[in-house]
Amino acid sequence: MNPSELKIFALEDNAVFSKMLHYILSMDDEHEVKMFVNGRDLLYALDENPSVITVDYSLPDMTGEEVILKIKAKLPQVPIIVISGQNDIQTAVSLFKLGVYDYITKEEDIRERLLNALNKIKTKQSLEEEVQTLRQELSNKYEFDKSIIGNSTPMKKVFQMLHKTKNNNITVSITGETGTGKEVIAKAIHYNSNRKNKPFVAVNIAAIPTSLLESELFGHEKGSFTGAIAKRVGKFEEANGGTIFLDEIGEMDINLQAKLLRVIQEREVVRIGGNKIQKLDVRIITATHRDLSLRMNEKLFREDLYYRLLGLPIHLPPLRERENDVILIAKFLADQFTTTNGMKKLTFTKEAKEKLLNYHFPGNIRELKAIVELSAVMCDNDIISDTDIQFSSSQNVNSLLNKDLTLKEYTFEIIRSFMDRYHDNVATVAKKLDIGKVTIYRYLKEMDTNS
Ligand SMILES: Nc1ncnc2c1ncn2[C@@H]1O[C@H](COP(=O)(O)OP(=O)(O)OP(=O)(O)O)[C@@H](O)[C@H]1O
Repeated sequence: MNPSELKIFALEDNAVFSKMLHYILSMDDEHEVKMFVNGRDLLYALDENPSVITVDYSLPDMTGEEVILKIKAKLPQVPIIVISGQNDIQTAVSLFKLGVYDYITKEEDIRERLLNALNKIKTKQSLEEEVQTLRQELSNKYEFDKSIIGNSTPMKKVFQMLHKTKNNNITVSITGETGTGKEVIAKAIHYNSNRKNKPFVAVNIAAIPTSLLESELFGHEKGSFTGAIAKRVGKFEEANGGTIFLDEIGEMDINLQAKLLRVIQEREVVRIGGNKIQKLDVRIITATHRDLSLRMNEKLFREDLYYRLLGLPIHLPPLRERENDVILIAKFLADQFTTTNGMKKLTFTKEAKEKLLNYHFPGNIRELKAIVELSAVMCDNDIISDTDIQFSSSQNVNSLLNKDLTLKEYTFEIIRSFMDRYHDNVATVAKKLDIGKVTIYRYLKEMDTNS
């Protein structure tokens, strides 16, 4: 149903008023209106799924309250507007407590008030539909094999683990270097679970100052501390029914870790300065680029919390260990970039692919993304060649240092790189590195025999 269309059921036993009500409700062509004169007939017709129901409070066969409770039991989401003969505050309050959407009295401005209420309902419904559509789109986008590109042996293991998270609420702990896709994995787990229509709330622990983190996570009541000028709902409450993603959990202050442990154990939260206990039904996913067992040995991470959060551990391999996935992901990222920017599809030359395969990617997929996007802009004729692919020098240094080499092997790498840069001119390389030419020759000979 289009959000501007409404299927309205109106319950009104007074013949004159019923006519008038029908007239008002039908003023908009997009309203389909059905009138009822008693509660029983209306309740029978609920299977037809009305989108709004108006109820006259005094009825011949049952009380307005009885009708409302029965409607609520069957169609809890459908808004009910009560139309009453008298303006009685007490009744209005008790009706709102039952979950009635609006209370309108049979007075002069009834037409305006009724149309106003219907417009508000339409806006709410269209927003709800939009949220549903967006959630559906997200959930399609995060299907495991659509959002996580990869065919390599280590990624196949990751996919196997991901499928194990589908039909349960197990806590998941993701580890992996920066930029390996930990957040993408967390979202994919959420949108492939039965919580997918509920919120996914991500909190980056490292990005929030320690002094604010407690209230960010657990919320606070107004006036609970200096600066708490209004109440705040915490991220755990926000995520209720859904998933909370605690990114960079290894950075959490040890004192706050104790509080987090309590919330996880009790599955309930109390806002700072408050006393109302809020029950929680939240799936927890954590991520870190650190080795938490080392943090534990250094007494920077609580052991009990570590085991609480471990759940199903998923390790994301660095990009350099994902074999040919580098090319698959590069193509995927290039397609994503060209589609978003309305450009033609791009292809990579063989040399460009080789250049990517030989690089170390210290920044992993995030770095690959930046490299691909730059090359997409730099290339001509919709073809990305090796000269369009540029690694920044600081990344090269990091990439060199990230390798596990001996000092001698590092020296070989440096000589090789300088020989390339200065076109095999030994005299220049010796001068640049401030060592003798003989030493360079000796290294070159050694490199030759070692290769
Ligand atoms: N397998 C994948 N296929 C395609 N794109 C991916 C994949 N994994 C990650 N990405 C993309 O790489 C970028 C980095 O991913 P993400 O932010 O999830 O990494 P991260 O490990 O959480 O990083 P950090 O540790 O710095 O928070 C994002 O743009 C994401 O969309």
